[in-house]
Amino acid sequence: MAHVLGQNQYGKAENRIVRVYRDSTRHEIKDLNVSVALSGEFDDVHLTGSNANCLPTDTTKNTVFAFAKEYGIDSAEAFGILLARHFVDDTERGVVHRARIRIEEYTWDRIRTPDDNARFIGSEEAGHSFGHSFVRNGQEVRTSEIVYDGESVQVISGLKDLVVLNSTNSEFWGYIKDKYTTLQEAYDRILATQVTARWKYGFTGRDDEAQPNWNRCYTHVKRHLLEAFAETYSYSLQQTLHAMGTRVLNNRAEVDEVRLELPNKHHFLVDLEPFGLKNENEVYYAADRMYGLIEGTVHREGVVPVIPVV
Ligand SMILES: O=c1[nH]c(=O)c2[nH]c(=O)[nH]c2[nH]1
Repeated sequence: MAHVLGQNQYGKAENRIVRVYRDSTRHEIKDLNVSVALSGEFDDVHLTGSNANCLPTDTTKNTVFAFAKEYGIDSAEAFGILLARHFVDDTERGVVHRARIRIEEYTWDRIRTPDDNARFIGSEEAGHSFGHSFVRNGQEVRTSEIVYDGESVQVISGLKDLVVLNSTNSEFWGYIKDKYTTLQEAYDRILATQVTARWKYGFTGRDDEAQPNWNRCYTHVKRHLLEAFAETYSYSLQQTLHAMGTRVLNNRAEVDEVRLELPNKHHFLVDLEPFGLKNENEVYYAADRMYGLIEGTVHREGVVPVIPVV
């Protein structure tokens, strides 16, 4: 029986890179986790043991770090595009046909001075902060995936681990009931989820097309996701998912597809009757598993969705 070598790719994964900008006493930092995957003319490497076409994973790692110095990191997306184009366009004899760069970005806030902490604690107001001291922002991880095949670039940005909760304005009732149904209908429940979102840009990088303002767009997409979650009076998490995706498409022309994964972080009312207490939707048990998992894509009409369903 003959066997066939199918799709293959390789590169250094999870290059943890911190780039400090020390041009003034007010430093800036970028904290990334960059994974490189190259595919192309690598049959011989797998089949014959010849490494003539193999760009070592070690070199891909070095390139990531060197590019951080040479070009800086304005955004994960722009950095990923630079790397992907380099591997495909500049590698000897054109043996790399496709490069996929995945990046996770961890954001850091500035630590405020004692004076400002006293004045601004608990407020979002900008104040004085140390120029060189940071506290990691625990809200969410920013993600991006850049693929370049020698002709066009595809950019899918996203976020994960963004935990949100509505303490009211959520109902769930009118669902199918069969002999296994025990769920009580809910007319005022907690709705909580940990958002994983990915969105695809229309950008292709062909004909010197200008790049969107990746950082600005990220900030706005996150804002729209949060606002839609907060403003939607929800009859199901599915309905909230649709509202979140729609809100992004309605407000960001650069984006043509949004995919969301929303675990339903169940909050169960605790029975306080044994203690002679009435629970008027005030005391919940926050279960961490099992959980409902609601997933879906919202895309513009005529756009063929490409964000993988995983
Ligand atoms: O928003 C919800 N969608 C469901 O499909 C579902 N199923 C369930 O048990 N609870 C919920 N909640």
